[in-house]
Amino acid sequence: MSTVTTSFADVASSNVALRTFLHGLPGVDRVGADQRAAMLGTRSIKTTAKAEAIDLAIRMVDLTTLEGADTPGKVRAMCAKAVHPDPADPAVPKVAAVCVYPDLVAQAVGALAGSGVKVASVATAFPSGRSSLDVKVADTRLAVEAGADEIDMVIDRGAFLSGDYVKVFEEITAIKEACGEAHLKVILETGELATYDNVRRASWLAMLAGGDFIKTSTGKVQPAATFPVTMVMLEAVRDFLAATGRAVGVKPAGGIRTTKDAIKMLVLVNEVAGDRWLAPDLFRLGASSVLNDLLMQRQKMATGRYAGPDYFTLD
Ligand SMILES: O=C[C@H](O)COP(=O)(O)O
Repeated sequence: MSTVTTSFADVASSNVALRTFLHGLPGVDRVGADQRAAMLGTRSIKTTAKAEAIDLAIRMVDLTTLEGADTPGKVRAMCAKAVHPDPADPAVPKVAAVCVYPDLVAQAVGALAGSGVKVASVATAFPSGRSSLDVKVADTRLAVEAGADEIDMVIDRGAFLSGDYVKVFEEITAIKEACGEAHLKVILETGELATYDNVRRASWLAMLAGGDFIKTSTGKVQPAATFPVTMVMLEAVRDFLAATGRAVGVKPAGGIRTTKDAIKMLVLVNEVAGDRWLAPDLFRLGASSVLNDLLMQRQKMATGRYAGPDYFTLD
């Protein structure tokens, strides 16, 4: 990207400087992006590659429950599934993480102790992000002190859309500081950002402010993790690495339900960002219910038949 320089020291000094930088990024051709994402989605892969892709997709899942009705029992059951997705087949890999509300982090930490599965927590007045910075920092600390390894924060979309880029930048840096050792995923809520240009700008803003991952959506707003939006974000992390030397992860989340969609995402990752991102430390699939379909397709490939509908526990 010719307009991107390698020095970002002054970019966040004012709204004018941030606006100049973010609006200087190359524009996204909406029709072209939609067509390219659709074209990449039609790529077929060999059967052996499909089996590997299913296991990789399982290892990338952030198994998620973000409901007002969540209970400690539901979180414990989800954690058991995260560690042993198919109790009858120990060859099935563990998922990357579970993702819960801050008040349920302690339950997840207890249930996952020693398993290697990470605990992620949403924070910062999820999903709207409408509260004071003090409340958002406190929300983050609550999750970190309970043992969360990863924090999924939401950006202030109102501030972003009204051009107050410094406010968004400073919130992200404050939450990053509150995270301590925990990794920070920055949720852009792309379904509210209106244009692909805004998705590209918000991606860069989140990365410049120190986000370890950029994440599409809360799962509470439609459209969520579409292929074109994920593609624009993969282009952003690719270009950010080239400009700064820092690799930032990508997490599409919301509406990913099928093995077909999960594999299409992996094709997109490989084609757009490159195989460095084909690993759970740089790519996640945020989903409440894709795991069962991955397990069913995995079993179909291994045995030639589907398990009965009651075979796998509910996601
Ligand atoms: O972060 C993950 C999302 O909240 C999950 O959304 P989903 O229920 O559409 O899979």
